[in-house]
Formats: sequence, structure tokens, C-alpha cells
Amino acid sequence: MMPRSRAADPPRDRKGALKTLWRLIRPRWAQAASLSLLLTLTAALGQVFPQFVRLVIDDLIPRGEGRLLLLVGAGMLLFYLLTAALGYAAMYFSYAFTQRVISEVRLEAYGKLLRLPLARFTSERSGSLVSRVVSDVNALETMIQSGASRLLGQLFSVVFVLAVLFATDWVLALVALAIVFAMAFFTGVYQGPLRESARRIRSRVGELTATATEAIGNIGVVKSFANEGLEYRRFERDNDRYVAGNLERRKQVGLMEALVGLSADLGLAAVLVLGGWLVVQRGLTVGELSAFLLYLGNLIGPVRSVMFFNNALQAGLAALERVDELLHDRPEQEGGRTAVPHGGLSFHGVTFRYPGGGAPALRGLSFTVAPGQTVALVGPSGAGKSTVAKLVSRLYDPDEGEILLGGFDLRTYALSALRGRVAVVPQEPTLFSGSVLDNIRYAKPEAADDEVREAARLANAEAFILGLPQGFDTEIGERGVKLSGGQKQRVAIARAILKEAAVLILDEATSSLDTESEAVIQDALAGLFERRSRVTTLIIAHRLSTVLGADAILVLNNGQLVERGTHRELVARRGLYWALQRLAQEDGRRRAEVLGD
Ligand SMILES: Nc1ncnc2c1ncn2[C@@H]1O[C@H](COP(=O)(O)OP(=O)(O)OP(=O)(O)O)[C@@H](O)[C@H]1O
Repeated sequence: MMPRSRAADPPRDRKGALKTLWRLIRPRWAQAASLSLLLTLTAALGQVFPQFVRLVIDDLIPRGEGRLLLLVGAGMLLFYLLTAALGYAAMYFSYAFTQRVISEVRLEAYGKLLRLPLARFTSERSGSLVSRVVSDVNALETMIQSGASRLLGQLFSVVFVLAVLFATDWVLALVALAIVFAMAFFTGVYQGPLRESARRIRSRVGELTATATEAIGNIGVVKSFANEGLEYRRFERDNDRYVAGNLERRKQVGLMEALVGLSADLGLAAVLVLGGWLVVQRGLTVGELSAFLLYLGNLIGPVRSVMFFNNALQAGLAALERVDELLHDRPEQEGGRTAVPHGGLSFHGVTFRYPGGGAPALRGLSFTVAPGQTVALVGPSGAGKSTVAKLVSRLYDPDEGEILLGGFDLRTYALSALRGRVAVVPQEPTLFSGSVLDNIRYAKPEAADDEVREAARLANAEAFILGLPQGFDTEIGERGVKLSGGQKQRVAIARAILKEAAVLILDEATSSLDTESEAVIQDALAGLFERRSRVTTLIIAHRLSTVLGADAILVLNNGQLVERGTHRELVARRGLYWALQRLAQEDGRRRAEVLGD
């Protein structure tokens, strides 16, 4: 028996996030480095102005060089035009670089999200999962952008200026080095708390997104219970937590910046005092001390930027950790078999418990449906009928036992191949935004228009579709025309007809269909069976008519198979099936009486 796949790996940490960051940057490190140097160069070009001033004041004016002055003016014009163009190009390309990296991560994360096992979507709210792909990925922007545009240049300046300082006066340079260490020390002290608060903020963004997504995704229900106020308060609570997280972080950032700033200021004062002493006692010149102090100023600026980059780095890494966890989440496990035969379906000792759920939904279930046969599953609510359907589509895998299709374990098939051959008509079909044509074609994206129309005809859906404002091109789904329960079912049946299914699973609608629609649906199903006579079919049956047409009836109770046989055999047994049928008949009689009145 195959091992059950784990729902999720343990949470990944900063090391994992750093590795992922390096994987993303590595192929483009040369590009990032040259962009950063180019930006530094353009910034350095800005420092040339004092030289122009010196040239004009000290040279040209005293010599009365009017024409040369014009020439210098023209030179400055060219120089600044070039500087502006370089600055623009470097800034744009570093931005484009950041966007490319981020867009790649976003696509990779979304691709991964789509391939996570269904169970993963119950361990985290879907809005929070979406926030990992959208807002966490967006939160990487500042880190990558400032890293790509400034970091390298600033590190370069720090090393360069330190070298100049040591060449000027090594005693004072040691003090300067101590300043850098003090600044780094306070940055280091706040590294952990900043990372923690950044993590909290990211997870609160996830909660905030999830709360809004759930309410807006179910806005009809919210409105029908007039619960806009309740939902508003839920969002307000999450929003308050998010704001509190941001304020807490701001306090830490403020303290860190203050301590880093204090180190720099006290360091400058120390250099001034020590330098003054050196001038008095050791013959250091005033000019040397002034130059040293100016250089020190040039050192502290870039060191501060590097330290404050740490802030962006921690926020970015906290976001990247969440993205990284998603990227390393285990996808659905699958086999390599791509040919799924028309064959029998069998359950062997299948036991299954929903992740996080209590009692097993299925217990040691065994049954076989011969190729091309139709089996009806009946049983009281909660017996496990829909669970059987979910396991056949491999939305979940059994904890124990195995399910074979055409003689092979379902887990040996490639998922897309398997799901491409298992057609499900659910009780409440889902429609997506798009035309009717697109919605039916969802079952087989490569199907030609004619094929789709033929499927709709066989599903008894053509007449109502042609009655819609733009026929097959009518927009349905979230922003379009709303379809009735029966119409949705026929769209779902048309989808199933379109598929080259080896197994058909039909979850009959229990309610919401009047007798007329029910007849139409039965006709539609007849179309489905006519087209797919060799299909192995599993029906979660709620109607006598369907049960009578089945080759065998399986009665489930409490996740176990309690009876099996034909309608006649099961009625003769006077067991659970007989009791359920009697209940259904009584219910039918009462409804007929009410309608008769
Ligand atoms: N996603 C889920 N997570 C946890 N438990 C679940 C989940 N879906 C179903 N269950 C539980 O599994 C058991 C079997 O449910 P299942 O939906 O298969 O019953 P059913 O026979 O199809 O019922 P019905 O006729 O009412 O649709 C029930 O106890 C149910 O509460």
C-alpha cells in the first residue's frame, strides 16, 4: 500500500527564505550588481558640482575668461544631461529588474497554490493562502528594489571611505571603525524583534485578507442574514490587530534608528574631541582633522543606509518566509500512468478520515463496479456517499486500503489524466465568469464550438441556452446572468458529456428541482448515458427512478457498506434500504397531499 502524502511540511525559516532569495537573484546577480554600481556612479557624478564652482571662481573669473565661461556652461549642460539620462536609465532598469523577479515569484507561487492538495486548503483559510501569492509577494518589492539599486554602491562607499580614513590617521580611523561597530551592534540587537514583528504583520495581513475574502465571496448569505454589521466588526477587529502590529514595529524601528543615530553623533563628537587633543598634543594639523571629519560624514551616511536597509530586509524576509513555505509545500502526489482505461472501479478496505475531522468518514469500505455498470449509492445523510465520490477523483487519498481503476491504484495515474477521465456532476455545479460556451468547455478546453453545442443539445440544455439574451455567448457566473438550479445541472451534465470519461459520478440533486425540471434532467442524463454507454457509473441516488435503473445498489451507513443488491432484493430484506425507501415514499405522499390542496 502506498504511504499517505503529508499535508504540509514543517514551517520553513529565514535560512530557507534566504536560500530562495538567492535562487531568485543568482541568475541575474551580474545585472543587479551593474545596475547598483551605475546608480552609485550617477550619484557620485552629483558630487562634481563643487569642482565646477572651484574652476569658475578660482580660475576663470580671476583670468577674465568670458568665452571659456560659456564653454564651461555648455560642458555643464552636456554633463548634467548625461547624468540625468544615466540616472533615469539606471532607476528604470533597477525597477524593471525588481518587477521581473517579483513577477516570477508570483507566478511560481500561484502555480504551486493551484497544485496543493485539497486538504491544505482546510488547514489555512483560502484568503490567507491568496495573500501569500499577492500581498506577501508585493511586500518583497522594497527589499529587492533598494537592494538592487543602492546596497552594493553603499557597501562600496563604506569600504572605500574606511580605507581613506586609515590612510589619513589610523588612530582616528580606529574610532571611526568603533562607530561603525556600534551602529552595527544596535542594528543586530533589533534584528530579531524586527523580524518577529514583521512576521506578525504578514500573518495579520493574511487574516485580514481572509476575512474580507470570505465575506465578499459569500455576500449573498451575508446580506440574507443582514449581517453586514457583524462582518464589518470582524474586519475591524483584524484591521485593529494589523494597525497595532504596525505601530509596535514602528516603535522598534524608531528605537533602533535613534540608537544608531546616537552612536553616529557621539562617535563624531568623540572624533572631534580626540582629534582636537591630537592637534594640541601630537601635531595633527587642523586641515587634516577637518578633512577627517568631512570623510567621516561621508562614511556615516552610507553606513546608516546599509543599517536601515536591514529594516527593509527583515520585512522582506518575513514576507518571503510565507511565500517560501508555499513554494515548498508538498504538491499533490501522482503517478506517471497517462493512459486511463475504460475499466471497473473497486474499493478495497478503504478507510478515510478528513484532515482535522473526528471519526472516519469511511471504514473498511470494499465494493466493485464492473466496467460499464451503474451502481447507486444510497444511505442516510452523512453516511459517506459524497466522500466516495471525492476519493474517486483523488481530491483525497485513503488512509488505509486502495482504490483501483482498470486494475491500477488511482495513485499510479497522472492526476490530469485521471481527472480528465472522471466526470463529476455535482449537486450544486459551479459556474465561472464567462460565456455559457466557455463554461461548458471548462471540461475540455480544446473542444471545438460544435462539439460544445452538441454536448449542450444532448444534455437538454440547448433550448434554454438559445433563449438567453446572447445564446451560447451569454455571460453567466458572478457578473452575468444567473441560472436556475436545474439549468446549472444541465450545464454540468453537458460538461460531463464533453469529457471522454471512463468513470461518471453523479451526485443527484436532493431538492431545488420541481417535477418538470426533474424530468428534463432525467432526459439529459439519458443523453449522457446514450453517449457514454461504456462508462462505469456511480450515482449518489436520491430518487427511486435512478435506483431502479442501476445494476446494483450499495447501502452505506456510518461509512460502512451495510447492504447490497437490487431494489427487489433489498426491499425483501426489510433492512435500512427498505426503511429509507418507506421514508421517501411517505415524504412523497405528504408533498402530493400539500400540492393537491
Ligand atoms: N470536508 C470535510 N471535512 C471534515 N469532515 C467532513 C468533510 N466533508 C464531510 N465530512 C464528514 O464526513 C462524513 C461523511 O460525509 P459525506 O458528505 O460523505 O456524507 P453523505 O452521505 O454524502 O451525506 P449527504 O447525503 O448529506 O450529502 C460526515 O460525517 C461529514 O460530517
